[in-house]
Amino acid sequence: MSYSGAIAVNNLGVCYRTVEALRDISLNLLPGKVTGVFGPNGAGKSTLVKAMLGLIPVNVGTVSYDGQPLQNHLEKVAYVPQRSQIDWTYPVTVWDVVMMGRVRKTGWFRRFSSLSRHQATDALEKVEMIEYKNRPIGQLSGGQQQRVFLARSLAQEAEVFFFDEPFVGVDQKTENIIFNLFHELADTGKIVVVVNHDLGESITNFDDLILLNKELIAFGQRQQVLQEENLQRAYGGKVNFFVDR
Ligand SMILES: Nc1ncnc2c1ncn2[C@@H]1O[C@H](COP(=O)(O)OP(=O)(O)OP(=O)(O)O)[C@@H](O)[C@H]1O
Repeated sequence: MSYSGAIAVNNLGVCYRTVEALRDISLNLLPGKVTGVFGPNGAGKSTLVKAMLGLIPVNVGTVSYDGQPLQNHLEKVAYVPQRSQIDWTYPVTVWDVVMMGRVRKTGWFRRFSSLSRHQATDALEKVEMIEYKNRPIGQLSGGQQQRVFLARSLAQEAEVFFFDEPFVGVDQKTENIIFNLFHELADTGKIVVVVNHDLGESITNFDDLILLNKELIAFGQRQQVLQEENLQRAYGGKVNFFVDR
């Protein structure tokens, strides 16, 4: 079934050479939800996001947005990869990074409009990083860098947001800022998908969860997914998780 403004993943399967990373994943992501992607190391969480965006080839299956291949709508997608995937020595300022989010709207080699500058300023204010706008990105802390990349995704004015492990190395204050922004985005009808690994209390910030271990263990409303049986199937053995009532 396809829903208006939704992402539909159908029977997705991914292999890296001989390693099967994902098998038969089917789910629908609806606007207005903050969805967490959970599972043990190597479960295929990052692979799922990359495959949905067409950054890696899929062996089988489809990913559509509003009934069309998602890859035909990448201008509507903002993606913040894991910190380790970004070259932090690249000599650009905070402002440059955020303005990169406006390139698709403006076009390469065109001057940025006052609207673009306004959007970038607004995004940096939202993440409380405006006073750092002239700093080289490499000279910020891990949490500050995450906030700048979040600002870039906000400046992009996307409909669908993917974040891969945005809370690695961030303090509680930054985590709160980021979760509040995720909910603001969802409240305005965006799709927000966040790869995460922390099964502690912060998990209550997600509306829906995708629980993976190569295959889809469970998907849906948070409390329904956070059942001991599902967690054992995903993580094996005894697993400590926040009891969500
Ligand atoms: N480029 C690659 N080439 C070969 N195998 C890969 C590649 N990327 C990932 N894999 C393998 O695919 C599987 C899924 O990896 P993936 O990074 O998607 O897991 P993950 O759930 O995001 O893990 P983590 O929590 O450790 O970040 C793992 O077995 C991994 O070793």
